[in-house]
Amino acid sequence: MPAPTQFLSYIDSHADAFIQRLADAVAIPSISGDASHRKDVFAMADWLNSQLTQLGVTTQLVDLGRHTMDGEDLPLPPAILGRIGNDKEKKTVLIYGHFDVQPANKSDGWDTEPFKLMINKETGQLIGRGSSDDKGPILGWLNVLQYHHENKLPLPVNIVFCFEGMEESGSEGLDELVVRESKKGGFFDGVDCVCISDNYWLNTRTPALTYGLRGLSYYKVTVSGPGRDLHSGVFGRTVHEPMTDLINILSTLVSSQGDILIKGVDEMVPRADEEEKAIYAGLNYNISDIEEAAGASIALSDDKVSVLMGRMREPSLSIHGIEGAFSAAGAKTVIPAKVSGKFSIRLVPPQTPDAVDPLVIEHLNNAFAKLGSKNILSVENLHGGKPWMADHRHWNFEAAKKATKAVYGQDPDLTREGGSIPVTLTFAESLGVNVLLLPMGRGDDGAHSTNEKLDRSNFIEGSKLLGTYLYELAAISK
Ligand SMILES: C[C@H](N)C(=O)N[C@@H](Cc1c[nH]cn1)C(=O)O
Ligand SMILES: [Zn+2]
Ligand SMILES: [Zn+2]
Repeated sequence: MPAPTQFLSYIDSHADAFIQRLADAVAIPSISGDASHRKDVFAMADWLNSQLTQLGVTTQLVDLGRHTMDGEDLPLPPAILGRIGNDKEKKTVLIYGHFDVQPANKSDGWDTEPFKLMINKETGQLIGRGSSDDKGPILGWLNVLQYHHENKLPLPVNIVFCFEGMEESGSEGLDELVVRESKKGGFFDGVDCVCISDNYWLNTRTPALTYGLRGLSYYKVTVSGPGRDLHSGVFGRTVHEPMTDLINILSTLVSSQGDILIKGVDEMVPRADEEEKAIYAGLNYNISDIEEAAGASIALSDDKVSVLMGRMREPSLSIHGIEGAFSAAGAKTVIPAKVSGKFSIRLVPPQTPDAVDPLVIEHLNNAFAKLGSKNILSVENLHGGKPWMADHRHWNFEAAKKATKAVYGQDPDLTREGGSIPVTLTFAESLGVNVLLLPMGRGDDGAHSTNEKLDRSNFIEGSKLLGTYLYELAAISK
């Protein structure tokens, strides 16, 4: 059942209003990882809830309790559960998305204010934090709802929504909710399949369907010693310096070629055979795709298969930052008293945080012991999630393939995503149904980076894709 042509033309003719709604969403700086913005994540939940109810969705805000972040006790933002349609003859799809975003400051190197959507009329880019990750895709679903609501038309399937405001900070509290509501009589009982639009095409040309995500284990390693920050002229070469110890430890984690140096971590993953390598070789991808998205010619290899495997089916270790270090302008001659290095490992099957964490902790303790330092080391695991893989031959994927062909006139790439969406595996396991990732944005959108953007055409055609997928879902046999 193709989507009605009126739906497609409605999306085109309302494009400017949809972009204005995206600007309204981007203007709320719903940064989950920054305690000072917690009220904005709540404001974003209210904004989204009000949009959903105006479009005919029955919603409830679920209190997820409290948590501690950076030593501060904070209320968790609510999850929004919604339902539209309850026709026993129709399939029921669960749609997940997140309304929180990564931090962003103009001073990070943005060309424009990150929370003011910049519409570049020449390039068609909609630039702003969350435009691609994940406010644009969430609003894509709202655009689909709006057509049906305004025209008093029933949706082709029943929809259950689950939106959260903590995805960028480990999805705290959500797993318990999903497990509880997936039980008989729960809010998600009766769901036939799940669709998540929260990742990106591999390149800038080819739409994609995604059947895998890497997991994540995020660590904070702290070295402390002096009772306060010290003058390097007075104390240099007289005391053990926390920053020196930390840099030494961090330098033992990963090679410049990307190999993880923690014994047993890379070794857990089986090598790809020739058949698997052929899948990567067949993808529409060039080294220039990653180099253009990264903004420099810095790929780890000239071999496309090796680069794709690095992103999709191998673990990676990235060092993200150092808290407590001197980082301002100028040349302060300080010895910081306490510094915390932050790094994470992206995990692939069969790795799990439970299997990898002990290896990481042992490695850090050994590396620190070798320094012979009198400082103190402590290690925390901030959050984690398991990797996920789905069967891409399932009817849920078939419906999305048909929708992609109808909207974009081409077959989608079948990809595994390098990023993580921790709740994906929880949906798959607790509901026992297929989960599809249906990305809206392109590989060069710069999610988590400066100048994050969503191309206007991806927002508009992507909204058509989400709606068309629902029609194909209704038509396909289970
Ligand atoms: C792929 C998704 N859009 C995303 O960006 N996920 C984040 C999840 C996360 C976990 N800790 C912090 N953020 C990611 O992959 O980094
Ligand atoms: Zn993200
Ligand atoms: Zn996201």
